[in-house]
Amino acid sequence: MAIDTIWVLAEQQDGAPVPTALELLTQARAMAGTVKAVTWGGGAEGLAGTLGEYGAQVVYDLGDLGGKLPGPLVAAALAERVRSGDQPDAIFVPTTYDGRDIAGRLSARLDVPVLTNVVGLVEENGELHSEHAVFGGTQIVTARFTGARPGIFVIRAKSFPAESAGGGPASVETLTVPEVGAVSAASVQQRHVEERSGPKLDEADVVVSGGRGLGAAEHYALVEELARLLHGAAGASRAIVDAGWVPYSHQVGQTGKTVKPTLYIACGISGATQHLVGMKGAKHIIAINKDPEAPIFSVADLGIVGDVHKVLPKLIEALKARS
Ligand SMILES: Cc1cc2nc3c(=O)[nH]c(=O)nc-3n(C[C@H](O)[C@H](O)[C@H](O)COP(=O)(O)OP(=O)(O)OC[C@H]3O[C@@H](n4cnc5c(N)ncnc54)[C@H](O)[C@@H]3O)c2cc1C
Repeated sequence: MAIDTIWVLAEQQDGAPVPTALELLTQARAMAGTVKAVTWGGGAEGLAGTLGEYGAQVVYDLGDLGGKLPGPLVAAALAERVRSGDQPDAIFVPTTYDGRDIAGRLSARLDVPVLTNVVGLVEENGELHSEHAVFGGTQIVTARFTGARPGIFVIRAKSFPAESAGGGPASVETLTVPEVGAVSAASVQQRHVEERSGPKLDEADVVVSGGRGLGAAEHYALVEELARLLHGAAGASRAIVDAGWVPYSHQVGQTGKTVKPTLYIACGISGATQHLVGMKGAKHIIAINKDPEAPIFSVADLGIVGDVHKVLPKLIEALKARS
């Protein structure tokens, strides 16, 4: 393998690596001889099994950060490690809030650029070429680092599948977190976990989304009910998020979440480019819209020209009759 070492930031949530970290480990192990995961927040020994299974040989553990924001501390620890001579060819970072914070700070500390919004990676002659979706996902541009390593790639969720390699647990090595002074003064005081009963929107196998065509906030209940019956998650267009019908966490699209379910059902959504970019990677798309010319039909596998207020209750009734 022409690429020697890749580090993957393996952020954790509720005691498990975030799904994107497993996707990035899967990709890293296909490209490099050595893959190391970097984690923080405590419990690294407990994560080593899963991280090893997906391709990490080593876990760099920064330990419990005492409630401090990870950005400054993780970036400082990794920069110190790189400067000490332990230099990977690339660092893969999931596109999460903390991932982006760490990538920016690490880029500044190491004086190397960072490539963001990566949706694909290929290796050519020992170099990584990253693919980026631009112009609302209508074009893919390719980029590569020409200067000093490591190349920092901030990669979008669902860009690669997460596949277990069946390997044993990774060995855990403790990294020292340096003193960074006032820059690490901010700490997390409280976490708000939004209530939800089904799967997470960006991990769901079925997503049912509603748009302005629903006509009123209370009609979103139809979307939620259909999603529940299909064991899926409920999403939304920005129009109804901006209207205050549903929280921002439901938004699918350029400025919301990117979803890649097996089935996406768009209800009363026109199909603006900024919406399509967040969902057109779905395996199957069903669109319900009363306008036969709506752009959403251009990406739909099955188009239903009809009124959501008539179609959705019928669908719900039929599913209830089957269960
Ligand atoms: C910088 C930027 C970022 C953006 N980011 C996002 C983003 O992340 N996600 C996003 O979604 N949008 C985003 N937008 C907004 C986007 O351009 C559209 O305005 C938005 O997606 C439209 O939402 P909509 O389809 O619900 O509403 P509309 O465009 O108003 O479409 C409503 C649709 O419902 C249909 N309809 C009406 N009544 C019925 C009925 N009874 N039954 C069936 N169909 C019916 C209509 O025919 C129409 O096609 C962004 C815009 C900008 C400028």
